[in-house]
Amino acid sequence: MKTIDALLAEGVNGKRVFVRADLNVPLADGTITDDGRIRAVLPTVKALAEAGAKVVVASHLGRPKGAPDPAFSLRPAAERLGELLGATVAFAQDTVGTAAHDTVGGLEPGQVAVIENLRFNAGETSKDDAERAEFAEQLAALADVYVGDGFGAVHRKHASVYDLPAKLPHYAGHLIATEVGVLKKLTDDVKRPYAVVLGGAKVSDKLGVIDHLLEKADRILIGGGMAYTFLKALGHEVGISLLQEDQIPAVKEYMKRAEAKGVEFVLPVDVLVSPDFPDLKTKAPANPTTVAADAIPADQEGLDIGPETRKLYASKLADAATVFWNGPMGVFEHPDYAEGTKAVAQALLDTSAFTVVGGGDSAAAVRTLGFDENAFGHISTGGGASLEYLEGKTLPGLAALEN
Ligand SMILES: Nc1ncnc2c1ncn2[C@@H]1O[C@H](COP(=O)(O)OP(=O)(O)O)[C@@H](O)[C@H]1O
Ligand SMILES: O=C(OP(=O)(O)O)[C@H](O)COP(=O)(O)O
Repeated sequence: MKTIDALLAEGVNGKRVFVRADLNVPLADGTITDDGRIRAVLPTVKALAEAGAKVVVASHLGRPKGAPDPAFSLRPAAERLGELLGATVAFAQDTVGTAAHDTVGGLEPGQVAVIENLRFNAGETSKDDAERAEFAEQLAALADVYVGDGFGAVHRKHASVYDLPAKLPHYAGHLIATEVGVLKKLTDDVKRPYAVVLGGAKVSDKLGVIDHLLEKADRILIGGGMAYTFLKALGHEVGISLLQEDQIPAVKEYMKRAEAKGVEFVLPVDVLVSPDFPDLKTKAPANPTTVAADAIPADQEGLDIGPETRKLYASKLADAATVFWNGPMGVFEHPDYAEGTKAVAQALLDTSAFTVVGGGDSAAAVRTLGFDENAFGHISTGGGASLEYLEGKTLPGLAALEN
């Protein structure tokens, strides 16, 4: 993989450099609640701008449906990028249209522009190779060189991640180089006991990784929205909690295999439940009830792990030598459901283990709940991406940079 250092050595003065970043930051009412992913791409953007490149930053934000949707505009991220750079950052109101061409055409060497959300275009995420290639061709018209630095999206076979690099000279940015360097340690020579904590809401995306983890990890702790598919597989009522019904047979098989292999599988013993999802805007008191994990009322939703589970998970992490954690333990954005995530973050800090936290929301949780991000071994900007990397899968966005 050629890195940005090689590109800088070749020289970029006056060249239009397309930086595929992951600026998929959490937003509340249009305000960025955690800018970690924007800060993570600064070294690449700064280095290119200082070397005289015309820097075109592109990213997805959220999951809009292939058409413009103001709720998912990248404008706030562009503004924050400008604040962090201490420079004006131009913003194009479309991705490959007249606005993008005018904005990029107006850049002077050393200046930076952000183009609008890549996923406002159906071609970005299309499963049809020709449709993706056509959109990649439109993106290629905006640049002379490609730098891949959106680590959080390298597991997506999307036009800007996978098809575009094939059309331009391509290099890996500083963030991708750093992320891959750290995660390699967890695949090559992992120190044991190796504990993995999985939670979050992207359950269907992430359940499959357990298949691989059963071969690698000594202990697997399940929380967040992922826990309820396991509790259901054990025959418990899970009420209106997040549930991946079609995965129940697979989950049963994972638990059987874990037992046979001596991998410890740890599930919540108690959870916080409520009939209503909390109001994340007003943060009005949610007054949850604590119930045993096998006694969730039919009309209620599990929204955090309970106090006994917090203690149990801390004890299971205490003697680990390596911990990988992806996915909050509850709806941490509301203070009534943040304790489980806080307890796991604290448990990671209390061990002498090498700790890696992966995922946009997990990293945001650690920072917004007041933990010092530097106290962890590594905070990865990618959740799904780091899990798939650990699985040993070929990641489209890394393969494209290697070719
Ligand atoms: N029990 C739960 N029910 C619903 N959502 C949950 C639950 N636990 C955690 N979440 C949500 O999961 C989201 C993060 O999930 P995910 O995107 O998979 O993590 P990451 O971005 O770290 O990879 C958070 O917004 C959090 O509110
Ligand atoms: O937030 C992301 O992934 P993550 O939640 O697994 O960390 C990435 O920006 C990828 O987004 P996607 O899962 O909508 O493709």
